[in-house]
Order: sequence, then structure tokens, then C-alpha cells
Amino acid sequence: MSLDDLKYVKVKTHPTARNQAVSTQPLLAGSIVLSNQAFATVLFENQKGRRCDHCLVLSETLRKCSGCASCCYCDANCQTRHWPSHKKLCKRWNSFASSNEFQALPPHERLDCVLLSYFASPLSANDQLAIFKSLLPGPTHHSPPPTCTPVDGADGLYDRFGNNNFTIHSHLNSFAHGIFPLASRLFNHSCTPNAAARYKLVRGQAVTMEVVALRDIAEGEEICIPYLDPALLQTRQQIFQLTYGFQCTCISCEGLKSVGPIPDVPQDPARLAALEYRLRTFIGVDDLEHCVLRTKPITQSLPSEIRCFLKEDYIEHLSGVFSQSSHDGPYDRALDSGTTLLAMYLLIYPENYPQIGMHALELAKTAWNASMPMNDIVRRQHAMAQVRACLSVSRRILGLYGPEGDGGGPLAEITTLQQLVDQEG
Ligand SMILES: C[S@@+](CC[C@H](N)C(=O)[O-])C[C@H]1O[C@@H](n2cnc3c(N)ncnc32)[C@H](O)[C@@H]1O
Repeated sequence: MSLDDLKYVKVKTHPTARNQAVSTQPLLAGSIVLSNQAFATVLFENQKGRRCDHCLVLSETLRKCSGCASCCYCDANCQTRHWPSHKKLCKRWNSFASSNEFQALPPHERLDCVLLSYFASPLSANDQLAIFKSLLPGPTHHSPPPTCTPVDGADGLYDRFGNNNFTIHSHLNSFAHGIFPLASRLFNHSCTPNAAARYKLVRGQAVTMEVVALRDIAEGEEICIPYLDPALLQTRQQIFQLTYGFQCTCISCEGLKSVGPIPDVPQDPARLAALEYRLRTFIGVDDLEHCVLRTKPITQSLPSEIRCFLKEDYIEHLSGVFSQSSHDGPYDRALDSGTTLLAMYLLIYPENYPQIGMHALELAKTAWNASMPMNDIVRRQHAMAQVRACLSVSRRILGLYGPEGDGGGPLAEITTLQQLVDQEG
């Protein structure tokens, strides 16, 4: 597919980003704006041998390439389809991978190195490569990492890698990198995006990126996706500058700027608990059934005493506490930190952002596990009400985002938990 074949988007000039993608017609939340197959992908090192190197599907019965014993495939079909990318690499792979030159690279450069070799191998290929070469280069020139296959014009390609390379995820967990030239050519960044990418994994096929509208989009409106997690409230501007060469001026970044310096989160536990309660009440997250799930723009009426929560370190801290205690207990701590984290997500993420739905699902699972050993009927009913409320939030958001990644994605998990809840009565 090329820029001329697009149905729902067209390219227009942009005052600072060269071009932008705008909708050609009104789009409803949940619509697929663009479907774009990967031109090349590479698995993270910890996923090698777990997923097929061609279609990236998880499998317990993969077959190793007999040439390098490094790439694994579902079957002969996947191996044949991957061969045009892999053939030059295959013969040289083992000596290259064990070389000091390769071993000395940081992990992301090792990935780039393989991706660059894959990407440039089927050089005869079509308009994808031409589109990639028409992409904007990153702000600074870096020499390409050594590649195990000679790559014509690697310099010119590599200059476009950093700011046009996508992270592929399942259940919102990243597991590979990929090149999707058409999506790169089209979508600019916003920290309050109206669209987001999801990945469709089908055995035997290259991964497809689907860009989904997160809310209704008007005709002529710019369609933006997030390049970075919008929860990186303090560090994101620096990353935009270094990696992409721009300064973000979206409503969230402007809002943060107008709030000014963010005070520290108090150390005193009683004061902190009181402020967290204040945040949760402000968002309405303790009464999720009646909470209006409209996310709150950061500047608008955020009481000054709870601005301290706009520190990305604190979000990271809460997330760590939640993930540890939701696995190992105590569940009270997990539910408390998880509910505050949900309030934070509703504060910083845009409407229907998939991370909100994913976290609500994790919270629902935690409340379910917490309810199991409860003998006290009132406590148990309270926990079950929390499971239902979180499931409903999760279904609403992830239902709109649609199926993603492995095994039906999080939607399949929602259905399973809902069945358990229904059996409970
Ligand atoms: C993936 S490309 C986006 C497509 C690009 N607009 C084009 O004309 O081909 C990424 C580059 O677009 C520009 N860009 C993306 N989002 C931007 C934004 N919000 N503000 C300014 N420039 C942006 C930056 O130069 C960035 O390195």
C-alpha cells in the first residue's frame, strides 16, 4: 500500500513536522484508521526461541533454522517467507554474533544491527524502501552499528531508524521492534493522542500494525499517536529533543508547563495517605461505578496540594508497589496502590488510553484473588463490587481498542474473569 491508496487519512503539510495525517471523513472511536504490515521485525533477545522469527507468534513447537540455529519458525511456510530477509545473515550469523564487535554493543544497538540487515536484504523490494528513504531523518547523525551483512546506503537508512522504529507489543508488553514505513510517514506524536497502534499476530504472516481511533475524530482533524508513554511527565521533552528533534506542544505538555515546578511528594506516611485519598476523591476512582471516565486535563482545576503526584518517579513507584503486592500480597496494599495508580492514569492519560483499561483489568484480577479467602460476607461483597466495576472500565476501554497480540489479547482475559464473576452470582 502507498500514500495514494489510503482511505481514511490523507497527507497534509504541517507547520513544523513537514507533513501530518488528517482524516478524510468523520471516524468513530474504535475505527481502524490504517492497517500496515511490517516490512521487517526483530525479536528482543529474551523472546528468541519463544516466538517465530517470521510471524512473531508464540509457540512451543518451533523449528530451528538449520543454517544458523538462531532463528526459529512455526513451520516451513514461515521459514520460506523469512528467507529473503534472513538469507544473507544466516551464513555469517554465528561468527558475527560471537564477535567482540557485536558483543560490545548495547542491547538496542544489537537489535538495530539485525533489523538493519533484515530491512536492507530484500533490496529489490518495492515502494516500502522508497517510502522509508523519504522519512525524516533523526536530529543527529550516528554511524550505523556494524552489520553482519553489507548494507547499501546503511548510513542513510540508519539515520532514519531511531525516530521511525516501532515497539511491537502484546498485552501492552513490548517484545520486538519493527519497521512500518507507511505509519512512520503518516503519524506525528501527541501526548494526548486520538489514536494508538495495536498489533495483530497471525501465524504465517508478517505482523500487522492497526492504528485505532481512541475517540471520535472529526473530518480534517490531525491523527496523532504516542511515540512515548505519556506517563513520562518530566523526561519526555528531553527524549523528544534527542531522539526525534522536536519539542512537544500538545495540550498535556502545555498544561504541565503552566503548572510550573512540581512539589515533592510528602515523606510523612499519614500526610501522603491523606493526599492520595484527596486525589482519588478528585478523580472519583473509589466509586468507579459512578465515576465519569472522562480523563482530566492536567491543568484544569487540579488542586495545588495534589500537584505533587505529577512526578513520574511517583507513578513508577506506585506501579512497582502494585505489581509486587498483586503477585505476592498483601492484597490490601495491592488494592490501595492499584486504585491510586488508576486515579493517576485517569489524570495523565487521554480518553480511552489502553493502559487505563489494562490496569483496570489487573486491578479486577487482584480484587478477585483478594476476595477468594474472605469469609466475612460484607468484605467479600465489597471486593466483588470492585471486581465488577474494574471489569466494566476495562471492557469499555479495551473493547474499543480491540483484540491485540497473543491469544485474543486482554479481551479474552476479560471474558474469562467475567464468567467467574457470573458464576459467583
Ligand atoms: C515518524 S516521523 C513522522 C512523519 C513526518 N511528519 C513526515 O512528514 O514524514 C517522526 C518525525 O516527525 C516530526 N514530528 C513528529 N511529531 C511531531 C510533533 N508533535 N511536533 C513536531 N514535529 C513532530 C519529527 O521531526 C519526528 O522526528
